[in-house]
Amino acid sequence: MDDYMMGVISRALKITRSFERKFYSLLFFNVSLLSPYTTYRISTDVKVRSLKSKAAPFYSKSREETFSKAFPSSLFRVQVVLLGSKPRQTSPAIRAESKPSSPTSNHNLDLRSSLASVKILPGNKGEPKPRSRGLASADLICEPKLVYGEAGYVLEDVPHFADFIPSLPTYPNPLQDNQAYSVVKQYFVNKDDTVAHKIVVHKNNPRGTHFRRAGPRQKVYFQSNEVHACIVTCGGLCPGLNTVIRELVCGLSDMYGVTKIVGIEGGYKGFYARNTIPFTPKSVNDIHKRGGTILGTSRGGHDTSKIVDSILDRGINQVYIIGGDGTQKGASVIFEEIRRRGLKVSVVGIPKTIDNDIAVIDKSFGFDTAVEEAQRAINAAHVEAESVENGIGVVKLMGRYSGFIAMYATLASRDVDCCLIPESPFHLEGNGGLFSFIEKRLKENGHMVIVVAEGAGQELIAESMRCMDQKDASGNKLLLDIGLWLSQKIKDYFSGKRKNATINLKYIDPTYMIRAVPSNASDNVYCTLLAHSAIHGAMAGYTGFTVGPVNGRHAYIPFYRVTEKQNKVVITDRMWARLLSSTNQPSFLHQRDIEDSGEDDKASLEYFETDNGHFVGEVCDDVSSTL
Ligand SMILES: Nc1ncnc2c1ncn2[C@@H]1O[C@H](COP(=O)(O)OP(=O)(O)OP(=O)(O)O)[C@@H](O)[C@H]1O
Ligand SMILES: O=P(O)(O)OC[C@H]1O[C@](O)(CO)[C@@H](O)[C@@H]1O
Ligand SMILES: [Mg+2]
Repeated sequence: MDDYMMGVISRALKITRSFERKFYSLLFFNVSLLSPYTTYRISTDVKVRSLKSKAAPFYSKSREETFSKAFPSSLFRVQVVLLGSKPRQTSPAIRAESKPSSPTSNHNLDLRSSLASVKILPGNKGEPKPRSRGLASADLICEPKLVYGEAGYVLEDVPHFADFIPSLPTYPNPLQDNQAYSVVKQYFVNKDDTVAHKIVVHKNNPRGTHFRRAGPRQKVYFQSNEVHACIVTCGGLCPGLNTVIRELVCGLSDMYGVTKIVGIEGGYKGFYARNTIPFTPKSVNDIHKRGGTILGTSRGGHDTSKIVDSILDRGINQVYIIGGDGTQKGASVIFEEIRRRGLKVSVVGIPKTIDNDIAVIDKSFGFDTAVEEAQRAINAAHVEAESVENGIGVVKLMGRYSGFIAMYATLASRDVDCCLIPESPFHLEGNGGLFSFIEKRLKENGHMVIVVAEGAGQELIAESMRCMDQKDASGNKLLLDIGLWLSQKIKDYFSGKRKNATINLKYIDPTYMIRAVPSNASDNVYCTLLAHSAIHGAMAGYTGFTVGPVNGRHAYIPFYRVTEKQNKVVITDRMWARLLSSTNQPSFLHQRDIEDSGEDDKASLEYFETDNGHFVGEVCDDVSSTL
């Protein structure tokens, strides 16, 4: 064995031994070095072999050649066999990187022969630091499946059946014989196509994070008559839910000839507490014209093993889960349990949230419809306010933690004088406060409109009412009604002894009316694309992913990416500045807020920081910063 191989092996040994010494804490640190779908145990004996070989350790020259050809020159990988004579009962299951060149080698969950893929960067420097998500050890199972390329290219890939089920047969994609699709040139996406997470780049920047491009593949892992798909909707309502259901049913049927499709009623708990509803293209034909979800929905009630048992009992092998961040977390644990049981069942998430707070994707379905529908309420508030002396219209819009609906509705309307969102704390009294701004605007215009996102000013209400934190069945914080509270505070201020001014305030709360409408035309088309991307991914054997557009291209995104943080309006960003300049409202910003917002940016950059000070990743998932 030459010096080079000796170096690789000794570094592998060092890493492996460090697991022995300090297993849990080092797993956090080294988790991106580990292979997918492998159960790790503390080892007492270590051998090293090449990725291509399942059998013999690599000590020969020929092994070395295979090994270095398969991967970029800047990155070396070896497999380390951990042989434990007495496996620990409580060791966590962990997965990280895929090994596309030997997909079947890591399905083996037998602890005594499990394989770990260890990436070793030259000198062990420049390894990406794993994102610290403050997760419990059970969450480690969601670690990234990373593939590195030249020039700082990173693919954050999604799981595939081949990662954990060996020798599955594949079939030609039936789309090639489909009358509509067969005429499309290059209809199938290239298997290596990926979508860049950040599209604005600099000359010397590393290429950064990419996701697998969504779309039909030449080979599929299901025969049409073998597919038994189910659809479930969870969390709050959102315009477009029925459209996604319709497009999943019609897409599966029209593109892949699938006939067995059922709906799960009433959210996650419906898996184990309700009967299924059979779907056909005919039965869902008109549902996109209705608001809500024909399946019903719920919060809470996620019982992973009962859900997976039900999937198994019913013979379901494709699970389409439509819902927000909580739902995607639920989908992720369902996927993990399915993978743990070694089942050929795809779990696909379709992101839904009217609040547009799902990370990575450009925008969530129903958001455009909500912004459009909000115009009606803002118009009404404006008409009422300008018809009377000192008229004030207050409109509350949805947005639990993120003020996107309020921000976009304000920018679209131009009748709004002040927009309050959760991301921008505000104060009422004193110089630069809301009350003095209202006074000023009434003096200038004789009327004004205030849009307030439901999650805004929660700390102010809690302070003045000394309320306790209350949660819904899913654990989401129940909000106090900022619209009512603010309206009362404004009335109190103007009727106070000192002011005694007459104002005419009308409060409009259209939140649930907005959420319950059917999706508009552009959301309908968007829902179709989401559903189709989801179907193509499942048919191609991908699983454990969420679909969505990233810079305009649909991609398969690992669950952890959309659940690890929420999209928020960045108040030091250009879009919020546009809003401030259109309303002329006070920014309510202190220097401290600006600095804090910078700190957040730094925190999200940390993972990608490289030795030369360049960043391989993204600053934050801010939809507002796309322009
Ligand atoms: N961490 C989690 N693990 C497993 N299941 C979860 C988790 N968080 C939420 N869920 C489940 O996901 C479902 C929906 O969650 P939630 O009520 O938070 O709505 P959501 O999907 O976030 O949608 P939205 O907030 O947009 O209305 C619930 O059934 C809940 O039990
Ligand atoms: O449907 P519920 O339980 O009333 O919850 C309402 C919440 O759901 C959302 O519509 C989506 O999360 C939020 O905007 C809102 O705060
Ligand atoms: Mg949510």
